[in-house]
Amino acid sequence: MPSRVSDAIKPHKHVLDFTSLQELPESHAWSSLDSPSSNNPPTAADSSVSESVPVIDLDNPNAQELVGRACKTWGAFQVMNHGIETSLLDRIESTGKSLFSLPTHQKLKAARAADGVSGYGVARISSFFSKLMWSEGFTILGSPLEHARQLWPHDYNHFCGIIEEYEKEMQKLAGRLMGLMLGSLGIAQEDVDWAGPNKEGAAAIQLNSYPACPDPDRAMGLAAHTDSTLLTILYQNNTSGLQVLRDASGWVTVPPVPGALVVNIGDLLHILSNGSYPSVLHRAVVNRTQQRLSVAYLYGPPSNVQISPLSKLLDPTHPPLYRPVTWTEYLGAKAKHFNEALSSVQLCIPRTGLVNQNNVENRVEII
Ligand SMILES: O=C(O)CCC(=O)C(=O)O
Ligand SMILES: [Fe+2]
Repeated sequence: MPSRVSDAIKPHKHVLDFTSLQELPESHAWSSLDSPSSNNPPTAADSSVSESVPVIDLDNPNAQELVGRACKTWGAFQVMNHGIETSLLDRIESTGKSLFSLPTHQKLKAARAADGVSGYGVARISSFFSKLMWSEGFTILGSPLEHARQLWPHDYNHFCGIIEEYEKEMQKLAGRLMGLMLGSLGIAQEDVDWAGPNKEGAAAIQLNSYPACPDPDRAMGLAAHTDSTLLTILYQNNTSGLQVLRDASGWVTVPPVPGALVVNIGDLLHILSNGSYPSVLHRAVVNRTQQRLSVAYLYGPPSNVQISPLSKLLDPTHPPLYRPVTWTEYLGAKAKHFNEALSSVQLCIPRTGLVNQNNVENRVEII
């Protein structure tokens, strides 16, 4: 198991030239237990399931209440009238497509360094699985300039300009969504000092490409995970693939809705809300005919801020369930424990309801 975030990144030799493959290589063939088709529970496309991830119009006067309900029940929702221009979404999609359609040797010039986070490579969670995923990604943390120069020596400004604009707009939307989420918990955004209207959180952008796959039932685009963020805003092109886990219905497809953006609750909001807004387990599946592209805006608090359950949500019958962690520290826990990271920062709640503060370093169970 890797011990640092950067260790969770596979060396670039695992990147495939997907276009040259007629068959699924063994390295990418998931066993029947893990593969998307095994035990496949009903999906939203099945007529037996009427429920689907809520689509919320942010201009609706009841938006805050609808967001709160979606956070509690689904951990995910889609938003309309979010203020991001369609032309910007079109531009990020087309620049993402042009990045992934560069020749492999060119993309590898911008490969993630062994100890880095930014750049081109396989899914960053790959090290936790014995099989590889049917996807490639490009992560942007800070300025993309150096990597863009490697990819497009004569035209790197085009890419950088779009990324800069996208980040600026997403930052605004993420702040607005945080306001709605906190408001729905009965908390004013101004009361959380790092989340006020003029404060800026930290963020990364993850471009994902899922090429058409010769054997989609045995391949995995991106394995099930929760995001280590407060919230993630996801743009998906007009190709299905994203699924969220809903206890009663199993994996439910989040269909692309023209103009909508998907919002996922991440582990840090789970902690902040003391478990009221659980982070959502999600994955991406692939298909035989169409490339799918997604752009995730991974939004978190400033990296040195300690995140802990909001004091207004606590009382003797609702003790804090998680210990305080910074985003950096939590990413370290994720790189070590992956999908067990949340329980690694869970506090021990004795039957009295009091929290054992001594038992915070190790993974503890609620007893
Ligand atoms: O491509 C998708 O739909 C999901 C991407 C995702 O979950 C991620 O980048 O964390
Ligand atoms: Fe994700």
